[in-house]
Amino acid sequence: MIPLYHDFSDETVLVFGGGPVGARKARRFAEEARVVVVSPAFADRAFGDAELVREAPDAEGVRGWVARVGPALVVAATDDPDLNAAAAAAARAAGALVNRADRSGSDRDVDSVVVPATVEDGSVSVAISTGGASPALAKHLREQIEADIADAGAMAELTADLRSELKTRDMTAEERRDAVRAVVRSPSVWKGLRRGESKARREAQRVIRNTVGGDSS
Ligand SMILES: C[C@@]1(CC(=O)O)C2=NC(=C\c3[nH]c(c(CCC(=O)O)c3CC(=O)O)Cc3[nH]c(c(CC(=O)O)c3CCC(=O)O)/C=C3\N/C(=C\2)[C@@H](CCC(=O)O)[C@]3(C)CC(=O)O)/[C@H]1CCC(=O)O
Ligand SMILES: NC(=O)c1ccc[n+]([C@@H]2O[C@H](COP(=O)([O-])OP(=O)(O)OC[C@H]3O[C@@H](n4cnc5c(N)ncnc54)[C@H](O)[C@@H]3O)[C@@H](O)[C@H]2O)c1
Repeated sequence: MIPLYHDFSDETVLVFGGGPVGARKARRFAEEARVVVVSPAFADRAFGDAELVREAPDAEGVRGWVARVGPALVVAATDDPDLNAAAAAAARAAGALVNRADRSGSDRDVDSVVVPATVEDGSVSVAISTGGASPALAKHLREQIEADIADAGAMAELTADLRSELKTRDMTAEERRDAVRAVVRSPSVWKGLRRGESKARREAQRVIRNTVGGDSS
């Protein structure tokens, strides 16, 4: 499996099954996509701002929903494996991605996608999968990594600005790469980020001067 990041803005995600798993997937995807959840019953959980449709479709009904909604991704999260298989088949026939909540490891359909545990800080995101072997481990690692990437979003913004600034200066691509690498590796810049943007920026300029010399202000 190869992880990719998919932009779901302006796309629809269709979820079958309103249990705790369907709710978790709906919340996650509703951060970005339009989400429709079809299920005869809904768990007492948050579904983000997903549209909830109370219905228990059969295989034919599932095909109808896929045709009407035109989803980019279909999530099969019912407790009925045959219905989940029908949802996966309908998605595939319509060229949509498939995520089955009831399959992992060697059971997983070869062309399906897995939803990883994710940690985000600004534009930085880390996705963790165990290849379906242990979702509980993926969640545990996510909780540990949360602390590691604190301030990474601010570091990404700072170095994006520095890259643009450095591009206007008379320096080679290699010098620029070394300067930006020195900034992201500098404990004093990370420490500066915790004390505010201007402090970090000053520290970064100092690191760049030490790396490539000359005035970088
Ligand atoms: C990461 C996360 C994202 C999300 O779903 O949002 C996610 N599962 C999470 C939690 C979690 N899931 C389960 C437990 C109980 C402990 C355990 O069993 O480990 C816990 C932990 C908990 O709840 O504490 C049970 C479980 N999960 C699957 C099955 C079916 C099976 O194994 O066949 C069963 C057994 C059902 C049963 O038989 O009882 C299947 C999948 N779950 C996946 C993702 C995909 C593989 C990810 C990977 O590669 O690691 C995959 C394959 C499909 C998919 O859903 O995409 C989310 C953490 C979110 C977070 O907090 O960060
Ligand atoms: N991916 C994961 O992290 C994870 C975790 C636990 C369980 N699971 C698997 O995912 C499945 C769902 O987990 P859950 O805890 O939400 O189960 P659940 O049994 O609480 O919920 C299943 C939902 O599917 C609905 N449903 C039943 N028939 C339907 C139909 N024809 N169309 C649409 N919806 C229908 C039910 O009304 C219910 O809301 C489990 O059966 C299990 O195999 C996955």
